[in-house]
Amino acid sequence: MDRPFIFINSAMSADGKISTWQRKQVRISGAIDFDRVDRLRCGSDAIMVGIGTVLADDPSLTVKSVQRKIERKEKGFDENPVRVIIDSQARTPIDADIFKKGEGRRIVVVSSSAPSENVKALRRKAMVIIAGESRVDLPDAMEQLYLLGINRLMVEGGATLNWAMLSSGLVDEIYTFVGNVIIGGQVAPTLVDGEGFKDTSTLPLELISAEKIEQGILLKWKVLNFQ
Ligand SMILES: NC(=O)C1=CN([C@@H]2O[C@H](COP(=O)(O)OP(=O)(O)OC[C@H]3O[C@@H](n4cnc5c(N)ncnc54)[C@H](OP(=O)(O)O)[C@@H]3O)[C@@H](O)[C@H]2O)C=CC1
Ligand SMILES: Nc1nc(O)c(N)c(N[C@@H]2O[C@H](COP(=O)(O)O)[C@@H](O)[C@H]2O)n1
Repeated sequence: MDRPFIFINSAMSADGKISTWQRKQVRISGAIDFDRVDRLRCGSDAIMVGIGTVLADDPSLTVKSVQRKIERKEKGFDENPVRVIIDSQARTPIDADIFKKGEGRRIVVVSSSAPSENVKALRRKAMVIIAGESRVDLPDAMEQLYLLGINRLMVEGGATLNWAMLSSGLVDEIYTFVGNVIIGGQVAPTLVDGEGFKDTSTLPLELISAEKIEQGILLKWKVLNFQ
């Protein structure tokens, strides 16, 4: 199957949480890491999140640096990479910041069971593509994104989408900034949630690098997907 190069980027607390038990966004990293994330966004063809993240955080997923936006324009790209939402039932609010902020294309990936009135409303804001019957079929979605010209895809969470992508063998690398805070909470989302692997199965990783940034550490991992 042809698909883009796919990496996850996430900020997590020292105890592995990516937000609070109420799914409220918290500041985990500082200015230097936010700038690193901005550089990653700028260098990607698309940035993808799950509907859970849209509903919890209402992110814009835009490139923030004016200079980087100019550089993208000079290369003939939109200021922002394509913004992609994985949303089986087309629940994305039509006034979401992803639609309101910044120029560039938006794609909502829905399943064929998404209510048609929701899909119709979203088509006024974004390109809507269909993959899967009751839930978005991620391998199919990745192939469709590739055919639309997306070669480098950045996944910005959340926990459920990270699991689904990793457990489907769709992730090449993971970048985690581990910040100097504890969030705690049994139900607070972690880097990877979902149902977890069966028995003692695990997904092996290879460490690419570990770099201290301010009071945290940036870990880069290669995912050793099973062939
Ligand atoms: N610190 C950080 O770097 C980041 C933190 N976050 C945090 O993560 C949390 C959100 O994570 P979470 O609630 O897990 O939501 P996600 O963003 O992971 O979205 C999950 C949803 O995606 C939809 N989906 C569609 N197809 C699939 C599929 N094949 N497999 C799995 N899911 C699918 C499902 O909804 P449906 O069935 O309706 O389609 C599912 O509930 C927030 O609290 C946010 O603050 C988010 C991003 C970055
Ligand atoms: N890298 C990083 N560090 C933190 O400390 C964070 N809290 C996050 N959060 C995620 O970034 C998204 C916001 O994007 P926009 O600023 O709206 O473009 C959002 O989804 C957060 O969960 N990331």
